[in-house]
Amino acid sequence: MRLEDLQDPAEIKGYSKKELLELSKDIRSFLIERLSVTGGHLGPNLGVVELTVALHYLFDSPKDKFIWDVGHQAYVHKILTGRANQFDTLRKFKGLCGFPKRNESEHDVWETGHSSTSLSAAMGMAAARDIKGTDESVVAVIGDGALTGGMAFEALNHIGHEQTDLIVILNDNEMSIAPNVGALHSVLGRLRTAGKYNRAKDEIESFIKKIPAVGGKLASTAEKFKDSMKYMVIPGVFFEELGFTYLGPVDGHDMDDLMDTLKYAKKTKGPVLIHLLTKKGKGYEPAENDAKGTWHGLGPYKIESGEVVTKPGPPSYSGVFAKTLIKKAKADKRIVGITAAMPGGTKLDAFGAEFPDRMFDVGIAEQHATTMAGGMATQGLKPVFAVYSTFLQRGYDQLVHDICRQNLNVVFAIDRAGLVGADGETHQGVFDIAYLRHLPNMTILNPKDENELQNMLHTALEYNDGPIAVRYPRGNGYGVEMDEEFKTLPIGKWETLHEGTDGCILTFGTMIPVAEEAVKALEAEGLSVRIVNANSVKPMDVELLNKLAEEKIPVMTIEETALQGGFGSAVLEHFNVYGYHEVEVRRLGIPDEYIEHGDVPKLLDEIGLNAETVISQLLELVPAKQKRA
Ligand SMILES: Cc1ncc(C[n+]2csc(CCOP(=O)(O)OP(=O)(O)O)c2C)c(N)n1
Ligand SMILES: CC(=O)[C@@H](O)[C@H](O)COP(=O)(O)O
Ligand SMILES: [Mg+2]
Repeated sequence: MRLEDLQDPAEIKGYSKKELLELSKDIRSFLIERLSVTGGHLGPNLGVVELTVALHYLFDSPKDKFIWDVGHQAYVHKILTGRANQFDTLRKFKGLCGFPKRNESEHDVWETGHSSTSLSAAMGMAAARDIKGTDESVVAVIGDGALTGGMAFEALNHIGHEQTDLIVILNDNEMSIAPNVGALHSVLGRLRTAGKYNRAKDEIESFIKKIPAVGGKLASTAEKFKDSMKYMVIPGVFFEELGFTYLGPVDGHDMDDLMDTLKYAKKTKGPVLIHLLTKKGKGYEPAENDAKGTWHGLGPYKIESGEVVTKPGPPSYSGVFAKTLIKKAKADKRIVGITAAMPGGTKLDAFGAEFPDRMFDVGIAEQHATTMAGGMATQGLKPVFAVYSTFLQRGYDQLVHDICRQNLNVVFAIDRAGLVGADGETHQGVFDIAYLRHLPNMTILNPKDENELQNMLHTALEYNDGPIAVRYPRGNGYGVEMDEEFKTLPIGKWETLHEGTDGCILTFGTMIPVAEEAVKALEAEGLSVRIVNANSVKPMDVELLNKLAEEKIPVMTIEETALQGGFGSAVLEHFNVYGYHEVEVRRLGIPDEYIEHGDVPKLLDEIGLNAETVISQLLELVPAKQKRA
């Protein structure tokens, strides 16, 4: 059968073991082939093929609930639930989402993207089931990386206490995006190498066979054998002590073992944790042998050679960040780097290679990373937490309570600021200005290009007056000339890039080229519009703003961030506070909605964050000013 013809997971329930294995093989080939064109999270999905097939074979989705932690490994689930025919649109605008999506299928019962939420969601669903008196199973699939996140521990603690019936499948492939880290990883390592499950199973089987009177019968009776699975329980392990029945370790690519264990878990009262051992990238050599995390999530690649298709281009912002940090750290021993499981994405791995003792990968623990940076700052270090804008959302209270309140010298290198594209709603880095701007003591900088980034990072590392964030986008710079010597930039002073008298655009970062395009077109219409690089988002350039108001120049703000609470709002607040109630202000930015997945230029067009809108808005704005004059 073609995978595209599979409409309902119930269709595989009548499959023989051989057919289930063939199905798994077909799914692997499908993933390798389709993702070579679209890109996507290949490694994580190749690792859960048998697991997902077994889950859909044994449980009844959507009645039974599957919750996929992070959700980047839900492609197989999508294939089995009637969406194989949409894979050519994967992560494209209006196409199949790369994560579970409730409006995409009734089988997607919980949306994810950020890690470590699955156990809490599962507990919520199981509690609701028990209150309603229904009987569905609730199954959370969480990776060893996601298990390092604080939320997962909070949920384990609560579930173990409540003794709620639910199944946690711990998919242990020893990898986060990069190799997994932490003491828990060592705990899992000890369980992994204990090999208890297989040995216990073999022992039980041979033991039963040796019982003369009933032995043969027992061993051949599957139901009875399943009961003997209770011997797999290893007393005293970490999860047992938290109140879970621990089953494992189980070979996650062995269909028989998987089926036996899942059947047993389904019958077991109280919370069960199945410790599954899998291989990330299973079935595709380049992905299996990937120690760096390249095949975790990637763009198109060549199947035969395993070559990842890359376009030559200017250096990436992350790369410039890392290079600058290394250069600065050579001269300043106080500088330390922190990542929350994103050494590759943030390029902090390069810093770690130079300064292994000054680099901390804390696991998926943004809250801990933030507060730990604060602790370091109190002791005179210069911590730099390199973190994606979207993931720093996790550290909000720590920013408010620990960092800003104590006015600690921590540098936040906020990567993936702005729209990120294919990952979509859960990953767009559009809220950080709004969640940072209102915090007392916080400074926020945003470079217009990679050269300004290196100078800004230098400035931030020289700054000793409290927390400072430098935010920059995903992807490459423009190939601008790089200063040989770093320059210290004046904080709170903006840069006029283009003179003009009829109107003024205040903008920063990725929106500067948009402003430039618009202003050029407007010049042809006889309008003279100023462009200001408002690179110091907080503090703003008070003098410049007041001068604009005095000159009665209409102002347009453009930002690739949420309008609510964003930079434009700050400009409005400024004029309000200073009593300039007559200034005409238009704001362009991300509207009050979640922005879905797709190519960034396409998304920007969709929300009108482009030169066309700037032109039409300015044409409206400027005559209004002229009329008043
Ligand atoms: C809060 C948060 N921080 C960081 C990430 C980035 N991230 C996505 S997947 C991943 C690794 C997950 O590892 P694991 O759970 O073991 O899954 P695997 O990819 O190994 O299957 C990380 C760090 C995220 N999604 N959410
Ligand atoms: C699922 C997840 O959170 C990461 O894998 C993310 O997709 C990485 O994004 P970048 O490609 O921007 O590093
Ligand atoms: Mg993992």
